[in-house]
Amino acid sequence: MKPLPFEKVTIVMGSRSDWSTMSNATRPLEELGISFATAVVSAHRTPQRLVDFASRAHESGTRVIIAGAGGSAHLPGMIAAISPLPVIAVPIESRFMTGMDSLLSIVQMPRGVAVATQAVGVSGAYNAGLMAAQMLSLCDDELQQRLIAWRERQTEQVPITVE
Ligand SMILES: Nc1c(C(=O)O)ncn1[C@@H]1O[C@H](COP(=O)(O)O)[C@@H](O)[C@H]1O
Repeated sequence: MKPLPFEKVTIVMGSRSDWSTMSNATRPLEELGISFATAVVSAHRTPQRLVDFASRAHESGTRVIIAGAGGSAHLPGMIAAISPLPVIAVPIESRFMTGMDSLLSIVQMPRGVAVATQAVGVSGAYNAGLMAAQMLSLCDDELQQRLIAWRERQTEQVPITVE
């Protein structure tokens, strides 16, 4: 088995089938020059990998975890139950309930275990990457300046006219 990958931001997902959504989390990270790693980790299908990952991440250089899962989406909450790191969650748009099942599974955490849940689907994944960058910028003034410039570019790209 390949070793678990760790980077400043580590993005995990319950299945390879989540990658088409979760790849969007990498876009703001790439644009802002933040290193990230990706892996498939499932609370249901690979429980031991989940425990290994969540218990080692904070000692392995990771500062923020992004976790995407669909359907019965226990992955983000289980990681948050084990790891001291902030966990940003992405509810994957599921086949049968268009992501409502994923959203409710993820968002309704019991008191004492916190998960930062984003919107369902690709925009949620994108914003998860952005949120991770903003968290890292709290202790990195240079990154904060890059974020400010990035936001100004985004604003400039929104045309004022409707045609
Ligand atoms: N929600 C979870 C977990 C988990 O929470 O640990 N592990 C896999 N899955 C989800 O099952 C869905 C279907 O997976 P498959 O496409 O592999 O059948 C995926 O969206 C995955 O996130």
